[in-house]
Amino acid sequence: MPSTFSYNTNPTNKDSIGLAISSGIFTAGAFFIIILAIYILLEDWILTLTNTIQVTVSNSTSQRRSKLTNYEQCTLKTVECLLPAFSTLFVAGSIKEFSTNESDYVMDSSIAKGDTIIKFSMICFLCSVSLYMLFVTYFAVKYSNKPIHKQLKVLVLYIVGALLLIELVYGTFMIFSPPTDKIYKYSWVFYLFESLPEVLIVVILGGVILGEWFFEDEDLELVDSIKTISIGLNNFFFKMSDTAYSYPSTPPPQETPAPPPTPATPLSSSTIEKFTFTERQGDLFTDASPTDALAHCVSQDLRMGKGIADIFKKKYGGLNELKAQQCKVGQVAYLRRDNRYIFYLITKYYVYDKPNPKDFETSLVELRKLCEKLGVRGLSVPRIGTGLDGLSLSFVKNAINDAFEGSNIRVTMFYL
Ligand SMILES: Nc1ncnc2c1ncn2[C@@H]1O[C@H](COP(=O)(O)OP(=O)(O)OC[C@H]2O[C@H](OP(=O)(O)O)[C@H](O)[C@@H]2O)[C@@H](O)[C@H]1O
Repeated sequence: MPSTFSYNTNPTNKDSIGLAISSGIFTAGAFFIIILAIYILLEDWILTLTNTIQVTVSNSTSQRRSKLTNYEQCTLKTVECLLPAFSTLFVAGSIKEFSTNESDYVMDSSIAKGDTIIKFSMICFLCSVSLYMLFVTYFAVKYSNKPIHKQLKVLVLYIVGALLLIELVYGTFMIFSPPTDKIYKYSWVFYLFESLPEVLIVVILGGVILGEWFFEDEDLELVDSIKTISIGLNNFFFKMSDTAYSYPSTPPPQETPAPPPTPATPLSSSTIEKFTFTERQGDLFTDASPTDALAHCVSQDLRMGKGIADIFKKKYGGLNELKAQQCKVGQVAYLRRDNRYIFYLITKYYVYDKPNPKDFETSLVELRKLCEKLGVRGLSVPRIGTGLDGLSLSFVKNAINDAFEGSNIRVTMFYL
């Protein structure tokens, strides 16, 4: 971003007038681009927060909707749409201040007007970035399950905003200070220092937008699926709360399309299956009946970093579908893959936690309810909770018996 020109010294020759005006235009343009970029980044980040997306799962499709209030969205959009106006004002002020060749009196009042316009637009830029910092805090607190100090992305957003604020505060000081002010003695410090925030902002934003290291793949997919309109004026009409994204609940084309779940047909008394619970040595993924549903335990953050959860993640993917279901501890998320249901019992908050036995039991009861709702008759599980989660096998077996007693579901527990 070109260095901020000291707008109180009015150049006299044509070249320096041209330089002053072009510096004003570059400065205004650079501020507009960088501030719009951090707002776009903010908006995309908001969509990846845990509680900003609502999913409604109907029989054939799942819909994702943003849960932001209209007020929140209008505020975000208004700031974004005002940015071009601030830049236009800055350029108009530069031109007004430096391109008059009227009589002294007319020139003085035109310079004063141009100067006022530039000062006003600088204040507007300053307010938009200050608002950005408030937005980051507000959305991080309101729409995320994690404490704000544990959200690395919030730190990145703050750093970007802070660098821009330094830039704008310095520029505002320069614009408001009279030419005799001692700040001009240190302007070389600012010019030197000023390039640092610019370089850092470009590196961070560049890395974030180009390198996309800011968002994980599934976040990008989630944002794209909700944000059906790209950057630009049409962004103005982008209504996150009205945009429902429907994605088929059947698996992507490369997988066998999942037929609708077979409704639980009433079985004749002779064929009603009773609840059975058997243990079998074998590999869950190769030895379980292909028509059995599978179930395992995960944390609410769906990291699935190790153990059998990692195998499930690699084998069935669907992280985005699972995230979109917004399940909490004690609930069960699920996918439909290879004509079977894959259940994810949310037994703890974070990957580094250990499940609370009560939550474990609750998730098993939820699993049973879901099996009955979806007409699942056969369910195969590993020794859930007994490995990384450290629960005792006897507790887990008792919990399964208690949860499924009285059902007509056949439960098989595989062990290696
Ligand atoms: N192919 C296979 N067939 C049959 N049995 C198999 C098998 N592969 C492994 N087993 C056995 O199945 C038991 C449980 O296997 P695990 O220890 O992984 O699961 P768990 O339920 O205790 O723990 C879940 C948390 O682990 C992760 O958390 P992280 O993100 O990694 O930190 C998740 O996210 C959860 O939150 C162990 O006896 C394994 O020997």
